[in-house]
Amino acid sequence: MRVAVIVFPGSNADVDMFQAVEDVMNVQVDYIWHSANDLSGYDVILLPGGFSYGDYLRCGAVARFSPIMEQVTKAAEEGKLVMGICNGFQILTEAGLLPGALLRNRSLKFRCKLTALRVENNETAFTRDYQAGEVIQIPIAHGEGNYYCDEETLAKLKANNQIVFRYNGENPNGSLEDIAAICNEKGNVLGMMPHPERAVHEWMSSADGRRMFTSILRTWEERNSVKANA
Ligand SMILES: NC(=O)CC[C@H](N)C(=O)O
Repeated sequence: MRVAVIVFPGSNADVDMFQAVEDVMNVQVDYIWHSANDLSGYDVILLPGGFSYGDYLRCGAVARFSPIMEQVTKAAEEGKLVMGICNGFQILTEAGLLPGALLRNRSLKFRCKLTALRVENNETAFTRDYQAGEVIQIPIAHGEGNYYCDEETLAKLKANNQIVFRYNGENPNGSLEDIAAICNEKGNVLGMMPHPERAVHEWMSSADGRRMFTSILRTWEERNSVKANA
């Protein structure tokens, strides 16, 4: 299994993501610069947090035109697992791979703290190692994490069980219905504002993010053994 961590000009959580993959999944992981145009050798594509292109225009609005995004779209269409964290989530919505948008935090302040999340959907490739309804601790660090979508989109998200995590208790950014993470209809693309890669060891205040990486690994192993046995 090979994992790609996409690096945009201004990414800053790429190293954390790389390290989390190495520590928890123990698989091959490479940094891929945003101007690359081939992801065919990768099984899992991770878009890390940061301030791509200085957050100019809107967070992610410029990065979504990076050459690599055509390959990320192709990978998503092929059913590969694609996960965007924080700025990665913003880029995925800007690219149209996930519905809705991330607006300025309602407080208009950058928020950096540990948040409580409730697991709404533990049947995704990214969350299967959690219990439904479980409350976990994952840190946030963003100024534009206020998830918004129109009513029709929200109804669809609910009908398809695409809301994956909600903030539990305090909503740190004003997001619609406390949404912290969503996936696409097929369930192979996930975006979330909190940073699971910054919660993979007890010394980080929480190790609750580990199970996102173990979930991805288990999903891939199962898919692969199905292929091998076919
Ligand atoms: N940590 C991040 O990825 C930050 C995302 C974005 N730059 C924001 O402030 O909302």
